[in-house]
Amino acid sequence: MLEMERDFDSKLRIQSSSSPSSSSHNNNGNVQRSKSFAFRAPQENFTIQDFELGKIYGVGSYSKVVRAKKKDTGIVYALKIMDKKFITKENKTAYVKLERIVLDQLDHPGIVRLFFTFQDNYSLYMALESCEGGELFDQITRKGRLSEDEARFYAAEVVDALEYIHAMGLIHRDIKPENLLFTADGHIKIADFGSVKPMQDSCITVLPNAASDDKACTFVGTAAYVPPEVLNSSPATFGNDLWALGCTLYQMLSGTSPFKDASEWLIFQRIIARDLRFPDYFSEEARDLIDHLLDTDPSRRPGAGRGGYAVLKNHPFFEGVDWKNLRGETPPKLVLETMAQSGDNDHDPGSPFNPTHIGDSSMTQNDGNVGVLSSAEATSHITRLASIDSFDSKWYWLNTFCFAHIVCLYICPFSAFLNKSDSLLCEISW
Ligand SMILES: Nc1ncnc2c1ncn2[C@@H]1O[C@H](COP(=O)(O)OP(=O)(O)OP(=O)(O)O)[C@@H](O)[C@H]1O
Repeated sequence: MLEMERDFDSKLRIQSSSSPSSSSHNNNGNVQRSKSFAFRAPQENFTIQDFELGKIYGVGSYSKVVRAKKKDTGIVYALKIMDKKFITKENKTAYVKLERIVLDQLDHPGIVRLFFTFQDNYSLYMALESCEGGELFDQITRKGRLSEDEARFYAAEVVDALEYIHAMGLIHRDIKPENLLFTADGHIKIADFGSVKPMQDSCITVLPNAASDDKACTFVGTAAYVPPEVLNSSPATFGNDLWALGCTLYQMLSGTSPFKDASEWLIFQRIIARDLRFPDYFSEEARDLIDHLLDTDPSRRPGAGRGGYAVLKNHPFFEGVDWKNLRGETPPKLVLETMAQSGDNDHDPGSPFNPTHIGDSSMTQNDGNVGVLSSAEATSHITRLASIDSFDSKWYWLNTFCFAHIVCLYICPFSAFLNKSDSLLCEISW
């Protein structure tokens, strides 16, 4: 176990030899930043015992997020817990590091803040701003569908945050209702930067060899929200997020994502064919905006073209939105989770998260499993994982769809994706 820890730490450690703020040119003439710098969110020496653990907020493909109150300060965080062994095995180290370093540099009210990180023998921990209002996905589920006023408010807050993310030269690549979280008072924040891609001219500092898939045909994101050009192996653009925004707005207004179908394969077929049908009750403005956001040409999506975000913000659907004072407005009322909806006690705010799930040496489970929920656990804790819209199987469907794509004679250098794990392991400290 110690050997495993040493190995993992060596992959996370920053290169002490890199000079501050230095930069060099690679073979292509592109600037490769190789700064060593102080993180805004410090690496602390805390342990999991410093926190009082509450309910599980959610389970992702390589993490679980738990409500955690720091015992000495009383401050509540959303603790994103990632199992080192699992991350290493799944070659996700570079993505985890990229999420950490990107979140560290983002500062916007519409983006979940990272406060500090720490680690133990088994797990990495990110202390995130706690979004007590839950996911947009759950609000849509509880309400059936949202009114246009509600959807307009939420979409505007997402547009505002996306404008900032894109201005920073980042593509989020996993915009969807599960990653749009509510503060206790009902404002939206974008979470989960585990699929983020910095563009060449990004003002975000990324260390050499951080997760970069420039050369590979990488499909990241979630099936129902992925744009057609990604399925056709085109490079990622800001338009990816705008397509996902269109899908999310459609889902807010209708209750389901626009290309929903019985399997991921069928979803992909519908996306490629742009098999898009609007319910009768959509207003002309909503229909027009979604229709344009779901343009097959990414550069024609409002927000992506020459006019920039002004085109998107001036769309008639957003008429009346006070873009300068979004966070000062009173948001729509959230529908709270009832005991009946929660389904089990682990979702009850009063019922604490079982600390034996966490991979600290003092908390290892009897069966030796550390840090990662088994599929049975995930199913029982998070029933929404069973539905297609929320079945976040990004790493599963990469394989499924690539196979199908090859059958359809699309060319996909997928092997590059599979082979890149080692070269992705840049060295940053946690
Ligand atoms: N700051 C937060 N406050 C409250 N809940 C959160 C927070 N961050 C994440 N969650 C919950 O935890 C879930 C999983 O988190 P996240 O999406 O970051 O994990 P992941 O492993 O990166 O997942 P994915 O499979 O989407 O990549 C979210 O969908 C959300 O429900």
